[in-house]
Amino acid sequence: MINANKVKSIAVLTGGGDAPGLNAVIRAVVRTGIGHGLKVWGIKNGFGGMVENQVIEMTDEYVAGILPRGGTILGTTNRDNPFNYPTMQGGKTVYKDMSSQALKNLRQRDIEALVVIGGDGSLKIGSEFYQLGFPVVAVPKTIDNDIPGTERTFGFDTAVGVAADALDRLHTTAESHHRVMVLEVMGRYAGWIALHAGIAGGADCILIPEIPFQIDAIIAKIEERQRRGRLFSLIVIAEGAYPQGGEISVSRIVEGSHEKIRLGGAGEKLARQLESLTGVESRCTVLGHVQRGGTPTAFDRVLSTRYGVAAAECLLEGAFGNMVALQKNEIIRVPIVDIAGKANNVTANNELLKAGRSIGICFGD
Ligand SMILES: Nc1ncnc2c1ncn2[C@@H]1O[C@H](COP(=O)(O)OP(=O)(O)O)[C@@H](O)[C@H]1O
Ligand SMILES: O=P(O)(O)OC[C@H]1O[C@](O)(COP(=O)(O)O)[C@@H](O)[C@@H]1O
Ligand SMILES: [Mg+2]
Repeated sequence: MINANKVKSIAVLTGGGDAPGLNAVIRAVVRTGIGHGLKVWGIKNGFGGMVENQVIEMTDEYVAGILPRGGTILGTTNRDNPFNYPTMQGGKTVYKDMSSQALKNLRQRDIEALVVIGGDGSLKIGSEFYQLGFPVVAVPKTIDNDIPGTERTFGFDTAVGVAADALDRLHTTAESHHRVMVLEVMGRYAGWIALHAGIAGGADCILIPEIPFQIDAIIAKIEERQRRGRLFSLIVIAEGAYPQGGEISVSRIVEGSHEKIRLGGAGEKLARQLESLTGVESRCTVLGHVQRGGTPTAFDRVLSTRYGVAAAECLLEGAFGNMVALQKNEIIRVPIVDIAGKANNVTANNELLKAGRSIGICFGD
């Protein structure tokens, strides 16, 4: 039943790393909300904007033309957490619980419920606000596809498309120069992008964080190809992949971020090692934020729109505390508390992983 609990005013925010499709979700929430007579507000710059009172009213005009645009018109951050928020005291940064201030900023505008569009970190914060009694509904965002309870997060399809396109391009130059080409893709602790892009782009080896690799297995694959006259090889490596008995590659530390480490360097390390051990010239390409930017695929636009509509409907029906999710191509609702703090990783019996093994792809084990 629509608007059973008479919510009249809602807000939407985007949190964590951006992902293609964020604007499509915002547009769907705003249009559905306004269509049902709600006042819809936008919180700028993620949870930081909730503490800093950066709130604007959203209109149909405000969201016009944003469907195919990458990024988020609201801005985002992967640092701020209202429950542990940086404040300046006597020239020093002191972390304080600013959650009451954040809620006060919403209540002073009569905002009664919040749509959080974010990844694992934002969902954790959203679930904490919900547990404090504030109505929250979540939409699963991340190019990494590592949120449990849903078969897809929006943004993933676009990132996979970009990575597969990069592999196609690397294929021709690898073949011409008889080289090993390593493509490093994102995916902190989950290898979904590497797995899907590697299958789509015809990689010879796919290295993911869930399967620590052995360099000898990769060399064996390269040499087996050489014996068949295939003098080049394509390797996709997730940024979080690491050798058996070795460590993940950290590129930088981001102070103020809950998860301070940023990954990077695994691909370059591997390319150098392979070149020195096999004598085959090797190069590494790091895709980085190219995977996160730009226009979403049609699939992501459709999924984002479905998620945005479903999230607004949850608020209208008073079905708070849920994340909208995709299961068997249907949009369902999953309690946020059931998924907050949990991960969704590639498992040994994953169908696509097994398909990859069947067609001879080496997973480094
Ligand atoms: N396990 C956690 N517990 C509490 N807060 C977290 C946790 N992980 C991240 N955060 C906070 O959530 C925010 C968003 O997290 P982040 O991982 O960057 O993005 P995402 O929402 O995409 O997962 C960050 O500002 C961070 O402070
Ligand atoms: O943009 P930053 O701070 O360099 O963070 C990079 C990380 O963000 C991501 O792109 C997306 O992660 P989230 O969806 O959890 O924000 C990861 O794949 C990557 O490891
Ligand atoms: Mg995260």
